[in-house]
Amino acid sequence: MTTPRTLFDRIWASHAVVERDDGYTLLYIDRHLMHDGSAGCFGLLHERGLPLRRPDRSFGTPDHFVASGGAGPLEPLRRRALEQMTDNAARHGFTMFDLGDARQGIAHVVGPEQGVTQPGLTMVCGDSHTSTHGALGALAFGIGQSEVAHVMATQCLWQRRPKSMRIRIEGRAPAGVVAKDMALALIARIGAGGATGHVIEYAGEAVRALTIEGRLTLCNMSIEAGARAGMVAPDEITIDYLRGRPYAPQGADLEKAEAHWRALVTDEGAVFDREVTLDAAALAPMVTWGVSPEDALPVDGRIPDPAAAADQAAGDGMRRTLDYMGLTPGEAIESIEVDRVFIGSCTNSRIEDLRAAALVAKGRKTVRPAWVVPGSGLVKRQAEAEGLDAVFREAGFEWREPGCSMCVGMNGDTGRPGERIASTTNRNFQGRQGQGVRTHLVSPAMAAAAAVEGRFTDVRRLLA
Ligand SMILES: CC(C)[C@H](C(=O)O)[C@@H](O)C(=O)O
Ligand code: SF4
Repeated sequence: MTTPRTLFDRIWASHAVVERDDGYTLLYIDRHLMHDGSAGCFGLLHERGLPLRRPDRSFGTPDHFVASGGAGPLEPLRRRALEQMTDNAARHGFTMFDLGDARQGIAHVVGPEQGVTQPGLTMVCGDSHTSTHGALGALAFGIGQSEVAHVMATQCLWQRRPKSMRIRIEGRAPAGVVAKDMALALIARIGAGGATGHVIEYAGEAVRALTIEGRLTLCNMSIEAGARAGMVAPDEITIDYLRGRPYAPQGADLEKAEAHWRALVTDEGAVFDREVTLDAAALAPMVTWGVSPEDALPVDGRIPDPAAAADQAAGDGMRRTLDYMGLTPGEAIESIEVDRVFIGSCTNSRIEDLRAAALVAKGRKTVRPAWVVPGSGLVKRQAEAEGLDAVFREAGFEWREPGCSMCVGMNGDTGRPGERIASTTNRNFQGRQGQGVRTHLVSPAMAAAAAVEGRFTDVRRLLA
């Protein structure tokens, strides 16, 4: 009998070109995604006079530097990065979803949307949130600049084999509890370093019940638990999602691919280095209160007291966090007022995210500045076809252009010092959304609720 294998084992084994004695494996890379930040690595290729090894397996789209307020003037550095990417697409012949093309958007939204992301593939991008693509059963991870250049030149990458971890989310999530809440509750439980060095496979009834969009959110945040990658084994939901997507296999190829995808499972009895189980029924909408994604609480929670911390160092750290965040121990999450709301990012800017936010916004009025930044031009178009833009606009939200925008502010979209932002993004680090800005991570519906109430509000009350 053969040893039971995990989904990860299968993909790793089928892509290993060489295994070295020192623990490194040369992996074949099926897809390389580029954004306007990582495409700068072409410089490293040009220095050596090398061609792009596989333009047909390379895809790019600008996202970090693009203006979200329409065709505003970009300052020279960002403009040059965007122009260079366009030039490199022409010079090397990779597929580029450029500005002005409705397919342009955040790389991690565009890949799945176009069917570039597929089960069983290895995928890399010079971006930490590449873990997102694992939602379709791909092994996808972020890489550094020299690694990007290595992939450009060779279509291969040296990697140490990561450890494996299975996270089962069992039972059914209550109404109003979504993938974002699962991700935050999980990170609160295992810690921001809880999955360091591991590839996570998400399993269990609540994960199976998620749509692809929910799985994308969940896998997106794997990196915030320290994981190398996150993945969900492909199933009928995955196959339905991929059917008809432009870069997915078609016709007879699709039939062959489907048979292959269905075999991408974790065998009964396969052993993981670590297993964690979460009960979905016990979850609530989550809000972060600190400067790490692990600082997350159910919306009915209260700000923790540093005096009750495990030790002196933890207490001191918590005091510094609360000082930065402008919060007091014991304060109820629902009493915290927000200054601004941001709905967007590769975590939560897909059509289902916008629908969930619009459901809350409908017939209400924002009492704070609130932005909606769709993840791609196609998401924007779809939302407009459904009238969601009108719902948002009538409620007072700003309806903006696709890109990373205020998730990281690399395009200049930042909050003001001291501002408190309810944000559907994945990182609440100090200064992430602008110097001195206080970020609270929430789901799209919770963000919309904060926009219309001016404070964190259990969205389940608004939807009741
Ligand atoms: C700019 C980019 C390399 C960075 C990342 O690696 O994730 C960004 O996307 C982020 O989310 O912080
Ligand atoms: S949306 Fe945010 S997290 Fe995602 S790639 Fe852009 S900056 Fe990074």
